[in-house]
Amino acid sequence: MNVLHKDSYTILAVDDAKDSLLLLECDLQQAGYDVLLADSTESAFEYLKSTQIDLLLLDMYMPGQTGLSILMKIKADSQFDHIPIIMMSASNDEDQVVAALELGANDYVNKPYNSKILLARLKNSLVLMEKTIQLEALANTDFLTKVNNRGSFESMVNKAINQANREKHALALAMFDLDFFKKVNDKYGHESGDKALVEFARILTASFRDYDVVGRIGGEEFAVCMLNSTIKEAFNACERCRQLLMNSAIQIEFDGKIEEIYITVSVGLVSEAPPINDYDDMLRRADHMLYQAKENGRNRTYVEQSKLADKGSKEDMEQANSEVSNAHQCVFSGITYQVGLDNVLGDKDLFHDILVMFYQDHGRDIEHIEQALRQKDYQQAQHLVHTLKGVASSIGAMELFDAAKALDVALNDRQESQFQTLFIDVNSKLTEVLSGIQQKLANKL
Ligand SMILES: Nc1nc2c(ncn2[C@@H]2O[C@H](COP(=O)(O)OP(=O)(O)OP(=O)(O)O)[C@@H](O)[C@H]2O)c(=O)[nH]1
Repeated sequence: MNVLHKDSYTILAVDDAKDSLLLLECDLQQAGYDVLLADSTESAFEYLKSTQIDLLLLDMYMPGQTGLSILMKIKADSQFDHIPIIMMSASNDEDQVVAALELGANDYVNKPYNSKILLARLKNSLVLMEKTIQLEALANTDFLTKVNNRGSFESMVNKAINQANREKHALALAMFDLDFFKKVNDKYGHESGDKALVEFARILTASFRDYDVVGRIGGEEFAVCMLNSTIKEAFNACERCRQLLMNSAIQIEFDGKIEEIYITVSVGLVSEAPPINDYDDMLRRADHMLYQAKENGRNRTYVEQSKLADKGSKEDMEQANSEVSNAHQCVFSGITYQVGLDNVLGDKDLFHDILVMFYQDHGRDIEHIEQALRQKDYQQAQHLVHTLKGVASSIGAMELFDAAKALDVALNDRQESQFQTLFIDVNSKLTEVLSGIQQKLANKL
């Protein structure tokens, strides 16, 4: 059975004979359709441009232009070429009918028409159009993350390149690759890895404008094409996405419990002003920048300097690259500097003071936790571990955070058999963080 999905459909009927139009309007409205009437080519195109039309009933013979030439014009315009068209004519000129069908008309109905047959054919055309749209969406969409798949991304970027060359505006292309993603799969399983990919695609889509093109171009590789953006705007959008991901807890099920994990992404960004070469060239260059972002420590955006679309921003971008590098060079033993810095809104002095306080306040935590465990004072042990967990997260010591969290949970559930192993893990992570802070404070960070 043919089923339609929308609540209402808009049919545009085009005929120079006003009485035919009124008859059509009456029959179509009775069948529940919204109807628009056009008695000239001009008004037909006005409706096409201004209104969402679901199907066109087009008279074969119109003064000035034949129905066939209007049909050709509509089919040549990609914004209308998905609209099903049913030709109508009082003449039985077989050649004209064949020509209309060959030009892309979906069906043909003789005038005077039988309203039951017209409505049945019209419904068939609408159902076919909906199925075609669904199939196209399926063929173009990545099944897991629902963003464009590689093929669809490439064809949309090629269209964007043509548009940018025509309208003389720049285009930016960014490649995103999740960091150490294999570890996520290895530790939590492929299904959790899939969940993380879906979450990243959501964050990625939310970080860019509706008309930017987002795609999944490989397993854990994504790309975004930004139309008419300055390099600075493009860079800011990539950074917004990178930081949002870094600070987003992704909930996954592991060992029958809900765990929160954090992942990061590296980004390679290029931009180009017209004439833009081609998609493959831009993608290759973005991939090269991505490789550099990975090589220089991951979780950062690297911008290609040599071909910047807006030369005025060259200095901005050089500075951005070096700021990113400087910040990340300070990823030291167990602390992701940028995470800690972001937690104090980039205030480096404040972050420095917080590290000093951490060192003073938690330097003897291991001793105290060990003592509480030995004395089976689990309340005190949990208090210490819980506090350590919170502070570890605020300074960006994420591995220490994970270790303290695991011991906190075990203490809460009084799972004594796990205390020893989890305590050893907290001990090693905290020792690493403390010695890292000690060294960095000696070097004045
Ligand atoms: N869960 C899941 N994993 C995928 C999918 N596609 C690719 N991967 C995994 O992504 C991981 C990519 O690993 P690598 O290429 O070694 O890179 P990485 O571990 O992310 O390390 P770097 O890129 O160097 O930071 C592999 O474990 C793939 O199995 C997918 O659709 N689902």
